[in-house]
This record gives sequence, structure tokens and C-alpha cells, in this order.
Amino acid sequence: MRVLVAGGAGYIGSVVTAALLSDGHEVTVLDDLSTGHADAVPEGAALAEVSLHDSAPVLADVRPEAVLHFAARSLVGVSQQQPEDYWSTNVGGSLALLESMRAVDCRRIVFSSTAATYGEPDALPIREDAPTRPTNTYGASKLAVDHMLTSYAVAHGFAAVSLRYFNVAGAAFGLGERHATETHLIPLALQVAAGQRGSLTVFGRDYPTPDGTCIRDYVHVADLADAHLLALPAPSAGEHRVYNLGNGTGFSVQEVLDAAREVTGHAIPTTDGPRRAGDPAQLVASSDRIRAELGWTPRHPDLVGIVSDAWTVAQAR
Ligand SMILES: NC(=O)c1ccc[n+]([C@@H]2O[C@H](COP(=O)([O-])OP(=O)(O)OC[C@H]3O[C@@H](n4cnc5c(N)ncnc54)[C@H](O)[C@@H]3O)[C@@H](O)[C@H]2O)c1
Ligand SMILES: O=c1ccn([C@@H]2O[C@H](COP(=O)(O)OP(=O)(O)O[C@H]3O[C@H](CO)[C@H](O)[C@H](O)[C@H]3O)[C@@H](O)[C@H]2O)c(=O)[nH]1
Repeated sequence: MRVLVAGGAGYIGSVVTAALLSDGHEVTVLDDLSTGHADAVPEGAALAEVSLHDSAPVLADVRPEAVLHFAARSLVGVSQQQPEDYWSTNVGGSLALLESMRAVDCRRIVFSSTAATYGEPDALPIREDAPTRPTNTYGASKLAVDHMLTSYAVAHGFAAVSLRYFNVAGAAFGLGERHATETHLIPLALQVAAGQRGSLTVFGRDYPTPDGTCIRDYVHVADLADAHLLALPAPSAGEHRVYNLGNGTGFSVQEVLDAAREVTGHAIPTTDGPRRAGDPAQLVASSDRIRAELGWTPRHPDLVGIVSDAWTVAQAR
């Protein structure tokens, strides 16, 4: 298939681009390089350095049969201080992209949604029919795009899938996480292990969890790539599907740090800090729906393996 990958110079988009290429697809990456890197775009994919807002000429030129949409602002904390950037990029940019698609009669899309659309869960694991009550602008902006896709499916015959990722981690195809402003636990722990950072702050040890630290569901980026390949052809015209993506097993911040110490052989000093605003105590996915409907099975559910793959690629840089 001829596909356009919006945000394909970023962490997850670049890995999925590599997976699409190895599956025989023809790929053009559209990315403004605001948080991505040109050298992360896999060889064999074309790069159009353009914003979502100016995507129309690129779509007119490429004439894709489908779009995979990763391009976004995705820092929860910043979304609370600069909401305008989140509404503009995530919602305004996505609307512009959908209109660019409609103009060239391209109506198939896979969208990067997030566990942040659910907010604080009533019950675990979180299923797709759980209430969506985002606790930050980032999650609210992603939920708005999910709603946009439902209405584009109904009104304009789009075939759409929202994949609600939980905590994406690990590396594949030699590509890992490389954010100028890094906020994610695993890459930060590995930067401490590599001596690039002195220590890491544990955000809260007083949560109602067995060791007092937050629990998250870490999913390997290679398993995420598998899910995108399965989701791409799945919906029919007029259909918008929503699938959670996680392993269904939660690990605490303490367990992640222990795994990082085991993998790297470094002590990884930490200090204890207050809770980070808006962090739910536990987020664990039920991925029963995508397992049942698309046959997705995570091949790398082991936390030590996920951290180990991230470490291998971080060291190679
Ligand atoms: N990393 C996670 O754990 C996680 C979890 C849930 C959802 N997500 C979502 O997955 C997607 C990818 O996340 P990531 O971690 O790879 O982020 P990333 O920042 O590495 O990648 C995002 C890419 O989008 C590009 N981009 C941003 N705004 C753009 C615009 N206006 N026009 C064109 N390109 C633009 C950036 O340059 C970057 O290359 C995001 O939509 C994010 O919200 C990520
Ligand atoms: O320096 C740090 C960084 C993180 N943490 C903790 O580690 C856990 C994981 O934090 P991350 O920042 O790595 O990931 P989040 O769970 O905050 O965010 C992820 O899940 C969200 C869903 O709520 C969104 O989807 C978001 O895009 C995605 O990155 C949290 O309990 C956080 O408090 C620390 O203790 N210290």
C-alpha cells in the first residue's frame, strides 16, 4: 500500500515506518521535525518536512491510500501550561490532515490515541468501554480527535482506527526514544545509568500500591508496530474502531528501576520527590478487544527485555 506517515521522524512513527517498509509498503513521512529527527526516518522512506497544517500539497502529490497519524505534542505537564499548542497541533493539525485526506479521497487512517483519554480509572484493567474523563489537556485533545474520527467515519465514509497506547518503551530497527526534553521513566533511568544525568526523581512513594510507587503497563514499540500493521486494513468504510494497546501487566516505578539496574549493571541513584500532578496511581490495559478481533499478541511482554532493547540502542548512539 502507498502510505503517508505523519510524525514518522519521531520515536514511535519511525519504528512503524521501518516495519511498514519491511512489510513491502511504500512510505512518505510528513513531519515538521519539531520533536523528531530527519536521521530517524528509515532509509527507503521519503521525507516531506511540512507541518500537519500545511499537509494538503503533500497529500495531493503523494496520493496515499492510507495515513498513519503519529504527529502530536505529547507532554502531559506542558499541556497544562500551554494548552493552546495542544489544541492547535493535536486538534487543529489533525483536522487539517483529515481535510487534506478528504481532498484526495484518501479515507483510511490509523491514529495514535492514548491511555490518557481515560483519566483516573474506576476499574482495572481498563477496557475500551470505560468512561473517558481525561485529567489533562493532552488527553482531552487526543479524545477530541477520537471523536473527530467517529464523525468522519459516519459522515464521510472514513475507515479509522484509534490505537490507545499505554506506556510505549523499548527500541526496534535500531530506533529508540530520543526526545530533547525527555520525561519518560525508562529513557531517563537509562540516561542516569549512562552517566548523562546524575539521578532520577521518583514522583511519589505514597500511592496505594504494594511498594507505594505508580504502576504502569509498558508495551514494546515492536509490538505496537505489529498492531499498526494489523489495524491498517481492518476497518471498513464508515467504521471507527478503538483498541487499547498494553500487555495487561502493571509494573511499579520501583520495579522499572530495578529492571534498569539489572540490565545496565549501574546503581541508578534516585531521590524521592512529591507526586507529579495528574499521575493516576495505576494504569493497566485490557487489550482483549484487539487480541480477539485482530489476533494481536505482544511478542515482547517481558519488562527486562523491553529495557534491555532500549539500553542497546541508547548505547549505540
Ligand atoms: N510515547 C508514548 O508512551 C505514547 C503513549 C501514548 C500515545 N502516544 C502518542 O504516540 C504518538 C507518537 O509519540 P512519540 O513518543 O513517538 O512522540 P515524538 O515526539 O517522538 O513524535 C512525534 C512526531 O510528530 C512530529 N510533529 C509534531 N507536531 C507536528 C506537526 N504539527 N506537523 C508535523 N509533524 C509534527 C514531531 O516532529 C515528531 O517527529 C504521539 O501522537 C503521542 O501522543 C505516545
Ligand atoms: O522522572 C520520572 C519520570 C517518571 N516517573 C514516574 O514513572 C511513571 C511513568 O511515567 P512516564 O512519564 O514514563 O509515562 P506516563 O505514564 O506519564 O505517560 C504515558 O502514559 C500516558 C497515559 O496516561 C500518556 O499516554 C503519555 O503519552 C505516555 O507517555 C509515572 O508514574 C511517573 O510518575 C518518575 O517517577 N520519575
